[in-house]
Amino acid sequence: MNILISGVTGAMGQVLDELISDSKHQVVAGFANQRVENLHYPVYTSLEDVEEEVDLVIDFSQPTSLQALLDYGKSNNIPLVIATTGYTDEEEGAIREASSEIPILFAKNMSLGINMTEKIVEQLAHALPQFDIEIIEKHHRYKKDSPSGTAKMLVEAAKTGRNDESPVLEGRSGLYDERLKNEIGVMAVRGGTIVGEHTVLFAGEDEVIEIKHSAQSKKVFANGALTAAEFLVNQSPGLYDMNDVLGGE
Ligand SMILES: NC(=O)C1=CN([C@@H]2O[C@H](COP(=O)(O)OP(=O)(O)OC[C@H]3O[C@@H](n4cnc5c(N)ncnc54)[C@H](OP(=O)(O)O)[C@@H]3O)[C@@H](O)[C@H]2O)C=CC1
Ligand SMILES: O=C(O)C1=N[C@H](C(=O)O)C[C@H](O)C1
Repeated sequence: MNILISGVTGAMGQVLDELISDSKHQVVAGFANQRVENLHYPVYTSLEDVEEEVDLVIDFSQPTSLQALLDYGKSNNIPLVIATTGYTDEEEGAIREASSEIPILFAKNMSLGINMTEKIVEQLAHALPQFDIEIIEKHHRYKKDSPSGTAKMLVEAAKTGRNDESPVLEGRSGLYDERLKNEIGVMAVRGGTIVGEHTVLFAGEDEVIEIKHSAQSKKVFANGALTAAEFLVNQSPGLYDMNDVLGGE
């Protein structure tokens, strides 16, 4: 497969580049904000200039690249694996809309373990309606969006389990009344080189359950993205996620 990496000069782009170079696939072009000359393929600052034959795009960039990415995918009929986080509801709507024309796999966390964590959180939220749910996410000092895409995904899993529109409180400071019964609190921590940690706390009367996923290297996300690409390249237009790749519901 001929792959274009969007966000190729970033931390994830470079881990992915290394993984693909050890695979049966190849990176034929990159997309970034700034042009660089030290890679063995061209890095474009506009996708309109891409000349290479591209089978699929894997995107680890920033939300500001979204429109260019969707336009490129739609005009050239190229599937997109989108791993970027921090989109607004409107931007997520644009992804959904574009998926009526091309195959798009959009996943806020490409790891296998988080996929299972999501299912467990949904089940616990359903089974323990009287427990308070709090989510704590920790990431490296360079992360721009908060809370993380994964934390938002885990909130959705908890809401599905509770079958209600639980109010979400991001951060907690100052004078504030008691927590609402069905509130879901989300706290973000940033520092050092923490790859990505998500803890979901179920706090009941005199007992606490903690479900924790800890990514130990960025390779876990790159691996997931490449597996997702191998799945997506043969699909019809539509919106897919890691559940489709891993054969879950
Ligand atoms: N779904 C998942 O499993 C995971 C998702 N992520 C997400 O992936 C994204 C990237 O993470 P990370 O690699 O750490 O970030 P970095 O900041 O290290 O890299 C961002 C990359 O995107 C490029 N970029 C930024 N804006 C644009 C734009 N408008 N057009 C084209 N290229 C652009 C940057 O180029 P330049 O350097 O020239 O500015 C750079 O190459 C984040 O949203 C992060 O949350 C990360 C890990 C796992
Ligand atoms: O920016 C990161 O690094 C990560 N971002 C994703 C997120 O926002 O959830 C996935 C992972 O936690 C790493």
